[in-house]
Amino acid sequence: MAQSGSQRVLVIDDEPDIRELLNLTLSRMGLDVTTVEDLTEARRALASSAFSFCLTDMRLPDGNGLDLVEEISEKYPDLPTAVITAHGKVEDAVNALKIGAFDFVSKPVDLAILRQLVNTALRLRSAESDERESTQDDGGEPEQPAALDRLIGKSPAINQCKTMIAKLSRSQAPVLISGDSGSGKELAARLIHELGPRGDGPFVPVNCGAIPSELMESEFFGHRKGSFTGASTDKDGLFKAADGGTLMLDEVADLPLHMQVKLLRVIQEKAVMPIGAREEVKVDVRILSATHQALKPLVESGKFRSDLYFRLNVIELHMPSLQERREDIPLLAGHFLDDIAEQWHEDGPPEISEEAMAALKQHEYSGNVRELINILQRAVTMCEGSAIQPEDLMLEHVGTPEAPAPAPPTAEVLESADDVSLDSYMEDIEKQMLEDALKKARYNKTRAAEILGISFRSFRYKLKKFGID
Ligand SMILES: Nc1ncnc2c1ncn2[C@@H]1O[C@H](COP(=O)(O)OP(=O)(O)OP(=O)(O)O)[C@@H](O)[C@H]1O
Repeated sequence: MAQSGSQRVLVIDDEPDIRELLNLTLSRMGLDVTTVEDLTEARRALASSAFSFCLTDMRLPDGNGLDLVEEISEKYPDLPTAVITAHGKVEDAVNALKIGAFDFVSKPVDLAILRQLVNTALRLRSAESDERESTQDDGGEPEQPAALDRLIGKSPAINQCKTMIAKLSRSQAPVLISGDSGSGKELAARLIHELGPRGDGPFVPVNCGAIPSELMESEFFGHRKGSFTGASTDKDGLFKAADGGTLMLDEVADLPLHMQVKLLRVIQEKAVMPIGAREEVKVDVRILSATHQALKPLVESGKFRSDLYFRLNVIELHMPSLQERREDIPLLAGHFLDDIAEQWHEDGPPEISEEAMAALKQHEYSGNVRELINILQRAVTMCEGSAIQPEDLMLEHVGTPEAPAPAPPTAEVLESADDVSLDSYMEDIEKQMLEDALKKARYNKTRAAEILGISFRSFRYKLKKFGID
C-alpha cells in the first residue's frame, strides 16, 4: 500500500543486489528512497536530510549497523529504525530491539513482511507528527498521551511505568510485563498497544493457563476443516485474530513446553502453520507477555525454555504492587468510587471517612488494584450513611464482630469451589441470602432489607450489583 505524500527512507546495505531490491520494493510503496552502502555515508545522509524510516544491515564495511541504531536513538529519537539480521541470529535481533531498534527483519528478506513493517513504522511517524503539530498549536510542551491517565497514580513508581509504556509503544519489541496479581499488567499491555502504531488493530488477550493443553495448538494457530475429529470447519487461531495488532500472552509461565517450542518458531518466522494446513500463514503480530511468577527460576528448573524467555523478555516492564505505592491508594479509591456510582446509576459516590481511608492505606493487598475495587464495591453496598466507615470495608482486621457470619461452607461447596476465589465465593453466598430474604418477604424489598438487618439503600445497591430484579 502506498503511503500518502512522499516520505523519505534511508536504506543501508553493502550488497548492491539487495540495495536494488529494497530500493525497488520501497519505491513501489510510494516512498522516496535513499540507498547507501556504509555507515559513513549513512551518517552523512542523516545529517543532511530528514528521514521517516531507516533500514540497516548489521555487518557493514566500516562497522556494525547496531552502532548506527544506538546513534539514531540518541540523536534522532523519533526516527524508527529497523535492522536486517542474518537468518536465525536471534541474539542480534534481540540486541537490536534492546538498544532501541523499532523492529527487525531477517534474511532473506520476505518482502511482504518488510512492507508491513514499513507501513507500521510510517503510521507511528504520522501519528507523532500529528501530535507534535497539535502541541505546537497549543504552544505547549509535549505532554504524555492522554490515554496514560487511565493508569491512575502519581507515585514515582507509577510515573516511571507511564514513561516506559509511552516509550515501549513506539517499538515493536516483545515486552514481558511482570507484577503481582491485579497490579495492572493487562491495563499496561492495552496502553502499549493503543498508543502504538497498531492501536487501530485488534488487541487479543489470552490467558495461557486457561486453555487445555491439548487444544492449545488449534486455539493459537487455528486448524483446517477435517484435520482432526471435531474440526468441522476451518478455524483461525488467536494469532490470526491478532493480525495487524497485538497478542497478549497472559500467565505465559503456564505455557506447556511443547507449545513453547511452537511459539518460538512462530515468533521467529512471523508465520503460523494451522493444524492440517499445507502452507504457513503470515501473521503480523506484536507479542506482549505477562506473568505474576518470576520466569527466571522456571528457566533454571527447566520448566520454561531459555530461548523463548530470551525472546519474550527483550524488555521487562514491572508493574508495582499497591504496597510499593500506598500513596496512590486515595487517588485510586476516589476514582473507583466515582466509577461504581456511575455504573450503579447512583447520584453520587459516598465519601470515605478518614478512618476508612487509613484502613485502606494500611491493608495488605494480595490482589492489588483488583482487590481494592472489590473492597470498595462491597463497602458501597454495606455503607448505611453518607460516608464509608472502616467496618463497611469488611477487611479482616476491622470486621464487625456483630455482623452476621455467613454459614460455613459445606464440603460439597468447597470441593466444587476449587478454582473459585474467596471474593466470588462470598458473592455467591451474599446473592443467595438476598434471594432468600426476598422470597421470605414475598418480594417486599423494605421487609427483605429488615430481615437482613441492613438499610433499604444498601439492599437496593446489592440487588443492582447482582442484577436481581
Ligand atoms: N493503575 C491503575 N489505574 C486504574 N485501574 C487500574 C490500575 N491498575 C489496575 N487497574 C484495574 O485493576 C483491575 C486489574 O488490573 P489488570 O487486569 O490489568 O491486572 P493484572 O495484573 O493483569 O491481573 P492478573 O494478574 O490477574 O492477570 C482492572 O480492572 C484494571 O483496569
